[in-house]
Amino acid sequence: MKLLILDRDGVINQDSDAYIKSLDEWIPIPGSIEAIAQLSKAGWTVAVATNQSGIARGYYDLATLDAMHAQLRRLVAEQGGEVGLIVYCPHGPDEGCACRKPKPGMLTAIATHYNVNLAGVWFVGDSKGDLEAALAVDAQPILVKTGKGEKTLSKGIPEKTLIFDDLAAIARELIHK
Ligand SMILES: O=P(O)(O)OC[C@@H](O)[C@H]1O[C@@H](OP(=O)(O)O)[C@@H](O)[C@@H](O)[C@@H]1O
Ligand SMILES: [Mg+2]
Ligand SMILES: [Zn+2]
Repeated sequence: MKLLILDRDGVINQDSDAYIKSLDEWIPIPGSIEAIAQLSKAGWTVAVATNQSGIARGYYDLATLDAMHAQLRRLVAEQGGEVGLIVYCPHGPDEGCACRKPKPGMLTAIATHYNVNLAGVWFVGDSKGDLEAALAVDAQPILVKTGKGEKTLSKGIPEKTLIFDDLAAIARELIHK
């Protein structure tokens, strides 16, 4: 199966150092909704793996998080596409969970859900932890320059990382490859 896994904040929607705490703050990056819809219509399964420590920090609740993801699904459906499994880590950095990136727990959960091997599967992120999570399960790390991507790039990234301007550029590459 053609599986693409996306980080959320900084890849699908704008990110903020103050966290994305409400539906109003959840603003799609230009071209990202269309990219997901086009990929979906081209036969790709698009899943999401997102750290959401704002839950543990008390900045927003699960109902708000679910509303953001319902909005994502609605916007993509309006373009004729669909979003696959969305997995999130609600834990804080000090809880020692297995799902918070750079740990690969969310990626392995997605692989188990779809019964696929993650080797070479593209995982698109804007932070170093995203790239490290990909490498931990032999997936292909992909960095976008949106969100924290430019900052991540400036600090140095794993050698095998592929770099794209944004999710729209990734869709163009994968659909027309
Ligand atoms: O990029 P994804 O994984 O979708 O989500 C990132 C968010 O959960 C937040 O992650 C936080 O990191 P800490 O969780 O505080 O280390 C900060 O980087 C915030 O700016 C960011 O909004
Ligand atoms: Mg991110
Ligand atoms: Zn977790």
